[in-house]
Parts: sequence; C-alpha cells; structure tokens
Amino acid sequence: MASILDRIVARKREEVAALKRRGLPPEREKDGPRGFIRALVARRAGGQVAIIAEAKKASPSRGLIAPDFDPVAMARHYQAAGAAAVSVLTERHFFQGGLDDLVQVRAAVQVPVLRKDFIIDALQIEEAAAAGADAVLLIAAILSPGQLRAFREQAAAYGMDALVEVHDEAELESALTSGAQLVGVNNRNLHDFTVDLARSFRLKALVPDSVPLVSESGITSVHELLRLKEAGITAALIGESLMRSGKSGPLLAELAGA
Ligand SMILES: O=C(O)c1ccccc1NCC(=O)[C@H](O)[C@H](O)COP(=O)(O)O
Repeated sequence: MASILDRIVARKREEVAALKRRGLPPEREKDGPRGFIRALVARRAGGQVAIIAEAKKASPSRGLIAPDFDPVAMARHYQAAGAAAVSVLTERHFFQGGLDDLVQVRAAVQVPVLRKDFIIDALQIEEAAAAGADAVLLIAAILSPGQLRAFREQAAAYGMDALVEVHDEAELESALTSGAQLVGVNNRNLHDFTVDLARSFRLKALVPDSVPLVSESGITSVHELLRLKEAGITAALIGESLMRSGKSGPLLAELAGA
C-alpha cells in the first residue's frame, strides 16, 4: 500500500496542475519578510528553546483535532504566550488547512510565519511568497538534493527562509548537501505514525553547530523541551498538544518559559 506521504504527494500533483492552469491570484499587500531563522536563533541565544507553534485543524494520524478551528485566535494566543514563530498548515485535503489561514494569521501577528505544506513545484514557492509567508517547509523525503537547493534559493530570492525536514541519516545527508541553513528532524514515523524524540537526539550529533536544528512532532511537555535544550537543539515545532490545550491553555506559556 502507498505510504501516507505518497498519497499526499499524489494529491498535491493534481492540485499543482490545477494551480498551473488557473494561475496565481494577484499578490496581496504585505510588509517585508520577518526573518524566520533569525527569530529562532535569537530566542535560543536568550536561553530558551524557540517554539514554533502550529495552527493545525486535523491530521492523517489524529483525524480532526480542533472542530472549532480558529487559526487567527490561536496564532494571537501563541504570540502572546511566547512563541518565537507560528506555523500554518496550508494543506487542504489531509489537514483541512488553507492558504487563506496563512494570509489571515500573518496579518494578525508580528512573529514570522511558516507555510507548512508539501512543496513539490516552484510555483508553490511563488504562491507562498505571494501569501506573505516568511518561511517554507521543504521535505527531503519527497525532493532531490537538486530540488532542495533550487527551492531554497528561490525562497531566499523572495526573502523567505527554508526549513528542510528530514527523518533519517540519508535525508539529512541530502539536506546538508543541498546547503540547508535550517534543518528540522521530524520525530514522527510516517509509516506507523509513532513519535520518538530519540530521532532528534540521534541526528543532532550529525548536524554542524552552524546549522540550527528544529525538533518536530510529538512534543507535549516541559520535560521533553528541557531534554531538547540540554541537547543543544534550537527550536521545537509543536502542533497537536498546543491545539488541544486551547487558546487560553497554559501549556505554551509553560513551554516558552522553560
Ligand atoms: O501530523 C501528521 O499526522 C502528519 C502525517 C503525515 C505527514 C505529516 C504530518 N504532520 C506534519 C507535521 O510535521 C506536524 O504537524 C508538526 O511537526 C507538528 O506535530 P505535532 O506536534 O505532533 O502535531
């Protein structure tokens, strides 16, 4: 059976083909890029693991997470509670997200905003820039080192940073070969959906200190965040546990203060 990533990418190919036929909507007015990597590194230099807090309505592993999804209210809460940046899932079919969520969130907060999607084509980078994203996710499992480099350079030409996501040593090699300036280790096994922070610790040892590392997925507690901090990890990308804690929940403030 095809993996979840194969199914997401197959769907994405259809969407990109439709986007090419339709063309991009006119560019919206927006302020300049906010420096995604810069914000993470500055927060870590201040002694805390930087938190990238994610607006996530649903997911393939968990189904519907937030029935009353309000990405703007959530993003405002994230910023007020100390998030260094906000991630917005813009994939529609499997995560029930949308690019409009990103546009609205970007207008409502001052911290940098990451477009979290499955990018397979240059037009999606252009689309992210037009929507006002400060950074894009590039997934090493679905892109060649050549594509990773080309898409990262294209993003940089628009003033956006790229978070290059890896799951294992081979993908990390590909990310570093492509010149990644920010690497994310996804702790989620995309075959059985189990999460294991050990993946972040194992790969951290292989990443040069000059490249900040983000630990992604399955982070739920201050204890886990402190372990990431001890390991020298720059940032943590957290979705589900913050969404479930809600817009007045104390979890993010506890994590951000750790
Ligand atoms: O979350 C999923 O089920 C998922 C499945 C397949 C591909 C990607 C998936 N998630 C995207 C993410 O990377 C997470 O939303 C992000 O790291 C936050 O994870 P979490 O804190 O566990 O919600």
